[in-house]
Amino acid sequence: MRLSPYTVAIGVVAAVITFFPALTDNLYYQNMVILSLVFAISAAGLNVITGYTGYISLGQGAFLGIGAYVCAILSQHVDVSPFVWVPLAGVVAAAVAMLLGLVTFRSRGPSFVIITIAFLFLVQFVATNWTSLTNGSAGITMPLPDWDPALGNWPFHLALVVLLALSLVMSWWIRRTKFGMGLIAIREDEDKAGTIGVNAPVYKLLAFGASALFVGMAGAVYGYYLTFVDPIGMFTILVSVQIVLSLILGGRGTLFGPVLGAFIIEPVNAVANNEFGGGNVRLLLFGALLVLLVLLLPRGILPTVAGLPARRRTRGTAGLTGARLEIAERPPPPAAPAPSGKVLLEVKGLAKSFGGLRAVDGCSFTVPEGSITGLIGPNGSGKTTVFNLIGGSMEGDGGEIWLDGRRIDRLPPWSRAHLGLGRTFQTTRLFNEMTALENVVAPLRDFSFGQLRLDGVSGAEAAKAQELLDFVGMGAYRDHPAGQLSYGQQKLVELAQILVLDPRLILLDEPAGGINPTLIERMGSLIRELNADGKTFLLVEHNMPFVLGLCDPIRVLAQGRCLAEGTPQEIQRDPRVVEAYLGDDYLLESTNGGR
Ligand SMILES: Nc1ncnc2c1ncn2[C@@H]1O[C@H](COP(=O)(O)OP(=O)(O)OP(=O)(O)O)[C@@H](O)[C@H]1O
Repeated sequence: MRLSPYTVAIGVVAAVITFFPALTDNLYYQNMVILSLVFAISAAGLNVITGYTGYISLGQGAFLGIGAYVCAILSQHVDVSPFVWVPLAGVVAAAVAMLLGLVTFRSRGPSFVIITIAFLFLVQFVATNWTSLTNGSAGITMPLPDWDPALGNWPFHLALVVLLALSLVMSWWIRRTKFGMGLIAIREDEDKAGTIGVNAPVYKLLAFGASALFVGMAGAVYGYYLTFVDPIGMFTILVSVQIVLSLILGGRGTLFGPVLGAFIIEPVNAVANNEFGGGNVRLLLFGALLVLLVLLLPRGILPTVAGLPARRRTRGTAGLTGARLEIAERPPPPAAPAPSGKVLLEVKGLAKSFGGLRAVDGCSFTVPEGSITGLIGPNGSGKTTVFNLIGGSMEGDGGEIWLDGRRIDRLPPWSRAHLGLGRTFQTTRLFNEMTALENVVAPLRDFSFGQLRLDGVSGAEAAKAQELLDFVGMGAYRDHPAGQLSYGQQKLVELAQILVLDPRLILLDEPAGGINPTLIERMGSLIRELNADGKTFLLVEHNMPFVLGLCDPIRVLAQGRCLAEGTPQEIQRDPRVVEAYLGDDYLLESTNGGR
């Protein structure tokens, strides 16, 4: 078996780190490596919530402190080795992290960052003021290690090496499972993730727990190593900043980036501490480093280095835009089965205002099962808002939505997806950093713990995804990152993506918008073929020949209400529709047979 230079390099670095105390007796360097290990574990944990899930936390240091305190408090009362408390410290930290996840359930972006800082200060406040438990600002002194002094730092060092290895295994495991894919989907576009079935609250909660588990354990070992914990030392924001810096420097979302970052930042921090007096100098150093990183190396070291060969290869080429689709000759779709006469979707009195603007104003219409129903209307008449309300990515002010006899307007988007609702967006919203195939396997059925161990892309699901990509003509592009595909190609992949959950009703928002005539034709025949296969469509589109040739019935929206409905022929002749949307020229053209 031949090992790649990358594997050999990692093996050598791992061996050097593991046996570092054997390489030098110098306690200064041993301490530096021990602290680097603590920060590497913390950054690897943060990677789960920040790198994979996209939530930047400045409270990660709190979990180190919580772990250290759990160990310190228990050591005061039970006379056993403090190492015994390490697993429990991890569980407590994970439980607190999940609690934080619950509280921050609805916050994103900067407000999430601020809440995590507030959380850190809150934990520090509790540690300072709950004196009966924590001994307040005086802190807790832990027992000195009782092992043979000849062993020196070995037990601490090895315990941290094991914890780092475990946290990397967890990180790797998460990334390759359906759970990890769900987290990446949340990072890339949380609203979109909801519409393809990803139950974001549950996923985020589990990610929070996972991100703190080994950090709490490392905190316990760290506290024992210091033999002293106090609120100032344990919950300073500098620790959290250093963890974030380590992650950003090494590379968010990569397996080894957090370790690399931690082993660079901690020695820099130690030098600043020793040579320049610590304290404010560290603040200055961290601030400057953060600015430089964001400006010069926003993706971090590992992703930048990994991207270099690819960039060299693609320099000067046009990328994938304009590449030919595999449009195989397909037999004409069989005739659609006769409509069942059943109503699949019913919206009643739907309303949504933005400030003083009534975007949707008492809108009611139905979509018969087995139909390709068109939803047309002038710009700003509320079509996309109606789609957002039906899909659940927006909450309405009133009205009801019924899918196959079940009221769904109070359900979250992922539950609607699980009930058989699929939607595409006016401007396609694929997960750009995933490949086309990963995008198609990203949709998730109801949450189950099995998703924590199922491979992200494998087995029957991967085969089905490939089949769907072939169906839309994108099979050859399965391994291309979605962000590199042309707009039309992305539309086709997005169609394949929603088909994977086998939806009964498909909402298409401008499927023919912004794509070339060949693709428009292709899109039309795919819709017909799927319709013949039993899928019902509700379709928003401005391309009138496309709508009139494909849809029956058609609903017309104007000023947020359903103005008219009927067959394409009835709609074209309806004077209210002509006046509000189609215009006299259109009527003239169509009656002259000019279309
Ligand atoms: N998030 C929002 N905040 C404020 N106003 C909004 C928002 N979304 C939509 N609107 C407004 O609501 C009205 C309806 O918009 P909507 O996008 O639903 O119309 P549409 O019929 O889909 O238009 P188009 O055909 O141009 O896509 C518009 O006046 C729009 O500016």
